[in-house]
Amino acid sequence: MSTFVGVGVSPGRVIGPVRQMPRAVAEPPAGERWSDTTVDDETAHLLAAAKAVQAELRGRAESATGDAKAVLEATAMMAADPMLLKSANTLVVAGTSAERAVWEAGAQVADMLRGLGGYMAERTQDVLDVRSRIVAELRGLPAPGIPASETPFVLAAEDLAPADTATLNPDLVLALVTGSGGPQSHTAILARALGLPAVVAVHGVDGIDDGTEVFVDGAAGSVLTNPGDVERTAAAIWSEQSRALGSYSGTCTTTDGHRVPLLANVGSGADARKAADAGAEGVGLLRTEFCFLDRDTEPAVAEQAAAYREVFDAFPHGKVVVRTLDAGADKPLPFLTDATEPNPALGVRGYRTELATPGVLDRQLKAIAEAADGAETEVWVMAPMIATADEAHRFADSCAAAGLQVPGVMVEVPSAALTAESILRNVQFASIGTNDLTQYVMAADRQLGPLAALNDPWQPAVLQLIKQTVAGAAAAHENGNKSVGVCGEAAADPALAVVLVGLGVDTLSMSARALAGVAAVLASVSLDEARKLAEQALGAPSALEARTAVRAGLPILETLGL
Ligand SMILES: C=C(OP(=O)(O)O)C(=O)O
Ligand SMILES: [Mg+2]
Repeated sequence: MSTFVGVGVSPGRVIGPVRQMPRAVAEPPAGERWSDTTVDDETAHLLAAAKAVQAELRGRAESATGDAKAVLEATAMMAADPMLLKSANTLVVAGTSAERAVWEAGAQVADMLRGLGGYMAERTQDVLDVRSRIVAELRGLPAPGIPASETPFVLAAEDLAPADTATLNPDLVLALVTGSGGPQSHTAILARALGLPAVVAVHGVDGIDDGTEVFVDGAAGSVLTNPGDVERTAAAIWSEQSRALGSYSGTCTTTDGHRVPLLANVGSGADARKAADAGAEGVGLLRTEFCFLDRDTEPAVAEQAAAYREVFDAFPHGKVVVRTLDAGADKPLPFLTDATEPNPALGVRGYRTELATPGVLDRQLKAIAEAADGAETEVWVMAPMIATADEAHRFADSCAAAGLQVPGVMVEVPSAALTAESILRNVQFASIGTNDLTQYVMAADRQLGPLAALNDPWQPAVLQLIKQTVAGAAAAHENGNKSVGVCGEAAADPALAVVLVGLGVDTLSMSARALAGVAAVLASVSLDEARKLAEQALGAPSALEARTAVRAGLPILETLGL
């Protein structure tokens, strides 16, 4: 038995065989030519590889559903695209190796699609995916992306990109284990959204052979090979506990009747429908950039309005907080962000893109207003990465010009927490983004595994900034009630959720999977007890001591296996 230690980012204990995600396919060397073969054989080799890729993708599409099916079908079609194969063939006839030929032909087709814009530009990623698959097939290597499997497995990878998520089938993937990534990385957010146990920043994960049985403990942050009886019992208990936790009733109240609206973080209409089914009272964070990842061009107003309307329709009587595009750093959008910035997390991202690319924000606000027109949903709009009261003021003006009544800001830059009072005099609400707030106040890149201990929302500095934001909102109250929510991943940690409520946060927004656990734990304390636990957390000298002290005061966590 060997133990691998990492950072637990999504709780749960499971046992299953490992499947390694193949590494990205390396580019065949420029100028590579075929030799020791004939042009007919090289051409036949190319066509056979393209056919094999198509057959494999078609086979997977047949057994897939929803988004994954659509992605697989589109990619399967691209594998036999006559333009791709014809251009590759022309290069092979001129002496280029089949691998290099399909690589260059793929780039040409991708450029052409990009130039056409709109729907065609969205196919760029499919062509690039297909060319990698054909090259892997020609080299006799496993296909890139999430491995195909008919039986459940523990997915091991260096890291997951947002684009991998469409083909990740949560019925087959038991847990995620990655070599890099931090607690707020995409892998972590995805794992919590899907309710999958996950451990990130695991050193040596790439050395675990395919098929090795492992025990993953997503709370402890450990991965054990060849588990024994103790681990089997722990996994069986976890599976029973998660069944017992059941689902969220739709109302969250402390023992003394203090209501805490629990909302969901979503990135699409499909997510929003799932969140509504899971009992969420509304959407506390619509990550609009998730509707348009992989897009090279700005989506048209009508297209945006249709995407937002789908989300509103999932909550006809609830509230939806739409966040304007948060492009940049971990969420690049080629039509808004500059990929060559030396320091993207501190660069032109979030609301700041309005300075570099004016107009996109106003068109997005127009689309939100169009989508809200005729919907009964209560639509709130907030800007990401607000750092000054002046930015808040300008954003509120832009919202007013678009006819949007409830402007707000995300508090995720320390300066916004420190000046919350003057910022909130300009807008009606704040939503604390603890993922970025932690990264910025601790000066620790949220994507980096080795910095995971710094990147912890239990850090005293983060708790102080949350307290300060709540105090700022209270001080700005004379300009109308200012609601403060938390939509970062901190809200999904049931123990920290109690602290947040104790600090005076009004609403919590999280992935739909976390709702039941957070509601159950909040229902076990009174508001006064939550305040006392918050005091204890604030008084602790370290993240670890804050977490330990609060967890000790919440015995229900152990009972529920949270
Ligand atoms: C909710 C947040 O936004 P994102 O994770 O999308 O940056 C945050 O920063 O906490
Ligand atoms: Mg953020």
